Amino acid sequence: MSIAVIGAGAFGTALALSLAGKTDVTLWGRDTAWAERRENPRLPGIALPRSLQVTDRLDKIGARTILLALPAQTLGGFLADHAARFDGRDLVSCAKGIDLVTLNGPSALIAQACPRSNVAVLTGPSFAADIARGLPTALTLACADAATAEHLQRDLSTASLRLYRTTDVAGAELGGALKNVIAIAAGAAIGAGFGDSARASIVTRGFAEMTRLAAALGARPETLTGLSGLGDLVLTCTSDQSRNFRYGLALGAGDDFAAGTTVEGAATARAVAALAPRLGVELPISQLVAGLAEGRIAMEHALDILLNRPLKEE
Ligand SMILES: NC(=O)C1=CN([C@@H]2O[C@H](COP(=O)(O)OP(=O)(O)OC[C@H]3O[C@@H](n4cnc5c(N)ncnc54)[C@H](O)[C@@H]3O)[C@@H](O)[C@H]2O)C=CC1
Ligand SMILES: O=C(CO)COP(=O)(O)O
Repeated sequence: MSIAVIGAGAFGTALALSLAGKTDVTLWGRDTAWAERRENPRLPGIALPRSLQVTDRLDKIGARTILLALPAQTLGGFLADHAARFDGRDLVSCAKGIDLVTLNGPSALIAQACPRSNVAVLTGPSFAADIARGLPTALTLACADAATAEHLQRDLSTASLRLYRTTDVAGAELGGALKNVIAIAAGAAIGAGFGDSARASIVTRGFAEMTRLAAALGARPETLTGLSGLGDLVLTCTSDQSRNFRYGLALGAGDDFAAGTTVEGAATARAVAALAPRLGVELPISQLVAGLAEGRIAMEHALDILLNRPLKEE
């Protein structure tokens, strides 16, 4: 068995490192100048073993199983250029977002570009640094084809990475994408000084939004209560390790935020805001995050917008 990981950011590198203890792994990045030092600046302080092959040449990628760990908004462009190379192999999406151009999730983009491939999703509560350090982590592996789900679950589990499987690709993928939007709102509440009680309300009402939207897009509600939905929502809304949460903190506090940081929830909020009226679902927190991210709504009006909504049953 051999595995390739496309995308040498924090997550791709952490997954490649974890799997390299078990099998032959090649990590592809567009910029691998760091490879000789065996330390990726996106994952500082983590030494990469010599057994992990790092390349910037896609023609070196021969593995049957490919993990795609690029940011969601870059995946469409990457596939437009390179999909033919991968069609027919097992392709595992590791991105957590909704594409702003098509309003599709990464797995649908991949399936359209690579129609002969089995497409799976790897998602769930996991910071790249935790995986890279070998800390215990549980994830969800979703694939509509049950046999492929089983073999990918086996192939991608390691001593510290425990995978659960499901055939609900939409549910698993949407949980991972939508929790980033809610994490921005949770961060903004903390950054603005609204307190932990406000954060708990946002997490809970945000989870209701996630479940509503996912159901409207064909997901099974129980998938949202699993690792990929509730599990990742809890992690991301409560940890300073989360870039989405930290971006929210900065929005709430009126601080600058480091440009170039991958914050999937900002674009995904805008995608969700575009989907909501089409699907006839109300998503006030996500729509507020879209407005904040676009600069259409000022933070000082955010609370009024949420609190002045009509009173209703829970
Ligand atoms: N970092 C984490 O803890 C986790 C990240 N994820 C997901 O993994 C995905 C990737 O995130 P990270 O690795 O954290 O991001 P990152 O910001 O660490 O790295 C992104 C990488 O993608 C590369 N890249 C960007 N556009 C590209 C293109 N057009 N072609 C080739 N390479 C390109 C960049 O050079 C960089 O190496 C996101 O969807 C994120 O939500 C999922 C779980 C955990
Ligand atoms: O997806 C993640 C944890 O499961 C990583 O979250 P951030 O992208 O917010 O850092």
